[in-house]
Amino acid sequence: MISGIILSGGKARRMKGEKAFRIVNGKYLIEYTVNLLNEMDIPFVVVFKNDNEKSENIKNLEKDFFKKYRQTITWDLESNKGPLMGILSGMRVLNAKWVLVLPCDMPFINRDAIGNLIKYIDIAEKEKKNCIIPMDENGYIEPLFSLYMRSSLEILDKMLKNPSNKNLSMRSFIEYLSPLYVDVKEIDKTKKVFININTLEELKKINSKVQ
Ligand SMILES: Nc1nc2c(ncn2[C@@H]2O[C@H](COP(=O)(O)OP(=O)(O)OP(=O)(O)O)[C@@H](O)[C@H]2O)c(=O)[nH]1
Ligand SMILES: [Mg+2]
Repeated sequence: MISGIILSGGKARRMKGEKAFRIVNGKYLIEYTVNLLNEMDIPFVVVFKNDNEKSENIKNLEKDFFKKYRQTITWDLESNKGPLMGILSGMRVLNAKWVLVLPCDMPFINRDAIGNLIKYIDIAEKEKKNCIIPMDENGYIEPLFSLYMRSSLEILDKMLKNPSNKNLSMRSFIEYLSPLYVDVKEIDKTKKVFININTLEELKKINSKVQ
């Protein structure tokens, strides 16, 4: 019923490139999410960025990654469109009813947090909601740690096909959906799980903290 999308594209400008394959305590950053989904038996697709702008080194890392994990990998259908294009590209190759969208840069990701999110599926279905989004007390949302019904692909498709639509933010996508918002503390009391790594300084710091 659930499949995952691990978003691994983007420019990673703040990190000077290639976030997914940065090393965090002996593992690639992306492997924290990959290993967890494997452990939880949630099939997933990894969506990397579009090919033509990538170094040979990264292409090889992607190939090695595929060989090691034997999970589906794919690439953004169009480049430089942001995470929505990643989600669209991932949803296209999945057929689960619910899609768990995750980033590649959350090394504190854990089973409890994912389990807590998944628990809301029943409520969402009863209330006819088509996505489940963690939100904090200030209204800050975590749309890249969220569940979406695969049927929202149609809306996404329309949004991305419309050339006059310049706003391709996660928020604008969610405006077209019927979200079930969940308090971030119901997902992780400490909120630590939502820490994501954006800069080389953060990478350095985290290297001494992640076990
Ligand atoms: N497939 C795909 N994933 C993306 C894209 N943009 C961002 N992501 C992913 O979304 C997650 C959060 O992205 P950001 O932290 O904003 O990463 P970023 O945009 O690459 O980094 P900055 O340029 O520093 O903002 C990460 O897992 C990225 O890999 C995209 O265009 N395509
Ligand atoms: Mg970004």
